[in-house]
Amino acid sequence: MKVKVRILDMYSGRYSIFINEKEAKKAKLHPDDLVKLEAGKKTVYGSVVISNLIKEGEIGVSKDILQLHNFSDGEIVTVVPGGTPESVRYIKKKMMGEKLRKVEIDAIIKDIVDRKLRDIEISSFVTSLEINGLDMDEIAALTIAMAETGDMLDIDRKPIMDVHSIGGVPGNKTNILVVPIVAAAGLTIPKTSSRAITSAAGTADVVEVFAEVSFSLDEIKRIVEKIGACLVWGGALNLAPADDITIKSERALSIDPTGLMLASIMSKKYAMGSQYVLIDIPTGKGVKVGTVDEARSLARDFIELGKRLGQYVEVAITYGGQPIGHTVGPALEAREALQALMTGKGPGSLIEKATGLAGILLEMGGVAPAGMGKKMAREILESGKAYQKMREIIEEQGGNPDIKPDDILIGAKTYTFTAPTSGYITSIDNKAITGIARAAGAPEDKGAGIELYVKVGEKVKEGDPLFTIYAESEVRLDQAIVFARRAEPIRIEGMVLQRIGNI
Ligand SMILES: O=P(O)(O)OC[C@H]1O[C@H](OP(=O)(O)O)[C@H](O)[C@@H]1O
Ligand SMILES: Nc1ccnc(=O)[nH]1
Repeated sequence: MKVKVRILDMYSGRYSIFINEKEAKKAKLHPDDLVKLEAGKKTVYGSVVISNLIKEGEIGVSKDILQLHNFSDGEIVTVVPGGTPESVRYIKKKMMGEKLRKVEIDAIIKDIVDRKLRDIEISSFVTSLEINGLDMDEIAALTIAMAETGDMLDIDRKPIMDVHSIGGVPGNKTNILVVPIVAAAGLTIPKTSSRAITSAAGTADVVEVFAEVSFSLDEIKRIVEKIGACLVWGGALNLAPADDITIKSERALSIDPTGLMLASIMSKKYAMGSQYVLIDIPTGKGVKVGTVDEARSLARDFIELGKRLGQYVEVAITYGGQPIGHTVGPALEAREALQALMTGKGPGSLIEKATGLAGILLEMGGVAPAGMGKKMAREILESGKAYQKMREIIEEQGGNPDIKPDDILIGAKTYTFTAPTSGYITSIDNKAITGIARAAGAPEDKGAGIELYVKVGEKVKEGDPLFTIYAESEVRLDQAIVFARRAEPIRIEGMVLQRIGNI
């Protein structure tokens, strides 16, 4: 079918092709069918939306499609049914629990990147990985396929260090301190981050509060070769492009299948050319990894995968039993991270974790003697050298290097929960904290989130403030309050936990 293109001034978050009802009937096309647009040598895939707002002889393309190819209004293109990609059969193999061959994994990832697979098929693939998992051969094939379907960066400044958390713990702004500490020591660390997957703020969401995070590979190469570091969003680059597409499904389902997580992280590290990689595995109740034994098993997988990719990997198993620092949510976390960099001081959990991870990287990079890395990292932080490096990163990434924590806007709608009884804080529920912050609007609403006034082990009196919810609208604040009342994220107990009698 040859038709004229009409550019529609709209984004739908999907690759939609709008077709007139009569045209669709003639072409035997139905809603959500896959279609292929052919314009010269360029082929683009999209999903059918039937609409009589579009005339016969035309098709409407949303601005999402223009991200794939810059069609011009009035251009003549050919539309043909896209059929069902062979990779759908391979997804069903994994749904049945079968092992996938490399060629099948390559086909799935290529069809994801070429947008030949629709949201429903991608979500089915992600769900099948959650249920049936992947072995190391499949994970290695997936990692390389994800990296090689995108661009690869070649940075001259060697050695190239990298750090990445598997995430899952609220308030994990740690690497926003680690990166400038390591770079201030003269090492090269081109950090890529994803946006939130299961948390209320991914590192890319937090950094975006005070700097740009979307850059081309050439821009990143320029920044990193100039100042030795960056803090950017992996999804903006054509780095492992399948990663950000599958993350959208993970975020919707709030899951992060282990095999896909390994490939998601290491494909970005591989594409960046990172030679020495430190992986942070937060461990504890309410995060992705519950026990140290599980963490050690996952650590072995990361190290094995690194060997297959030619990368040296070390793993830090870190405490993840409660939020890191006192803030959860992009703007609140940005404030806390900036304050810690400016003063060298901050919540013990944040400073301890950041200097611990940075210290390991300084030792891996050969600039600190064995066992002295953490001390060196703390000196770099407390001396202000890390803050100076962060100013360089912010400036090179288009932000205001003079930004102060109070310049960062946070939600104006607030509500504070207080202690219903006196006692000791015996637990803070990570998942509940994340749920409250997301109900308040994070990470999409940058100013939404939570500020904690207590941590596990501290003593409170009845009426003491426990946490404040921040939101950018009354509606979101009310939703978060209802969620918090139901979830009761903070447990307060006395020394007498229970009284048992007459049983
Ligand atoms: O906590 P959730 O959202 O599941 O995981 C996603 C977060 O974990 C990683 O953190 P970092 O970039 O290494 O600091 C990702 O980049 C992302 O920010
Ligand atoms: N699945 C993932 C978890 C954390 N970071 C990533 O980039 N991907």
